[in-house]
Amino acid sequence: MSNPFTLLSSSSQCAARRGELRTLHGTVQTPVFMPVGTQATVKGVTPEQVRELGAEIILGNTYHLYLRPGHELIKKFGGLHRFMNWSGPILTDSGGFQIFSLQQLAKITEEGAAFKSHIDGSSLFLSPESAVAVQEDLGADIMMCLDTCIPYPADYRQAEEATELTSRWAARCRASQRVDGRLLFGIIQGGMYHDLRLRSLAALQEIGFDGYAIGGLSVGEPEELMYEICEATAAAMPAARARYLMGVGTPRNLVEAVYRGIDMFDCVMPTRNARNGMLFTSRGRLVIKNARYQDDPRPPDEECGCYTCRHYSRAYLRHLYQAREIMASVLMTIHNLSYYTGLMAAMRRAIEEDRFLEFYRDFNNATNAA
Ligand SMILES: Cc1ccc(CCc2c3nc[nH]c3cc3c(=O)[nH]c(N)nc23)cc1
Ligand SMILES: [Zn+2]
Repeated sequence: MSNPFTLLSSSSQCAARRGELRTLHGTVQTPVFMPVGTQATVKGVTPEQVRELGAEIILGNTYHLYLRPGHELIKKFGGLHRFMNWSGPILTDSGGFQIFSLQQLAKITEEGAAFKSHIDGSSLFLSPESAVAVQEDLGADIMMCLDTCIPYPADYRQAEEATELTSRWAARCRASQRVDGRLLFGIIQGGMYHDLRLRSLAALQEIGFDGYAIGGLSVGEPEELMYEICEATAAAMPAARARYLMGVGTPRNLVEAVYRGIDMFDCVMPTRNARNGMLFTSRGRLVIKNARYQDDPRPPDEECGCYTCRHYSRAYLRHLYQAREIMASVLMTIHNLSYYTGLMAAMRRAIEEDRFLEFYRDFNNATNAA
């Protein structure tokens, strides 16, 4: 199995690294933020806008697309790339996390996960084999193993049982791959227990994957605990393979995780918060509905070059938001995604120039001062 990840440079000051990940639909520069497109769209923006604001790879979701419109329909239309008119790389999650987080009715057995559709209540089932088959039908460039995401908090025995099941499912995922060229990532579980995290990683490395994800974080645990587990797990992960921290996070989380050696991120925050009128800026967060912006002529972020910041005032965005105009979501999503992709590009440059520690300090000073 050839390694699709190339390590281009490593910081001499910390674990941050610069790399690139080759996929069937193009090469991704890392560290990278991947916008979430759960239902075959990055909510509120077109694929052209997503490309223009600097995103190279987007995420799709097996659980949601399996339920609606169904992976068979998407396959009939030539796969997710054709269906949603996105020609770049797509990573799909396996559905494991969504089954556990979207409903309590899921029943987990050795065979797989039985659950009820949150749309029409019909009974459904995902096994490791069918989760991989659905992702292949969707045409994903990077697929995730079906895993059991351990809730927080969980006792040691519960975490151990779920982690061992995840390892057995991972072997079945790897064995069931049918299509060449697609990448499959293993997902490290283990709850908040370092020994279980290392045991999970060792089991996945024994099977052998194209990249490795840290799962089971950003599930309600304290931020310091997330950093502790991320740091210890990343340090034990193979340096030559891509490292993906699932579901993370705020801008500060991204900087702290890149500092600890993570390459790939996804989070609903930039898109979801935009729709709720919360903007990320180089001076911290900005809640647009606040009356102080009623006649503020400035752009959301005077250091941002995105379409929204080049053409619109905070007063205008506040007006759109208060009037429940669709353009409020569109313009604020463009800005938040531009802020995230801009932050990643700045970190990639800092690592290339071996000055990441200076970047890290400047970022903390700017956002702490806000
Ligand atoms: C479209 C899409 C949405 C969301 C995701 C990531 C969803 C996600 C988590 N989000 C926060 N914490 C998370 C942990 C896990 C996890 O342990 N396993 C899996 N498979 N996914 C996770 C992937 C794709
Ligand atoms: Zn902007």
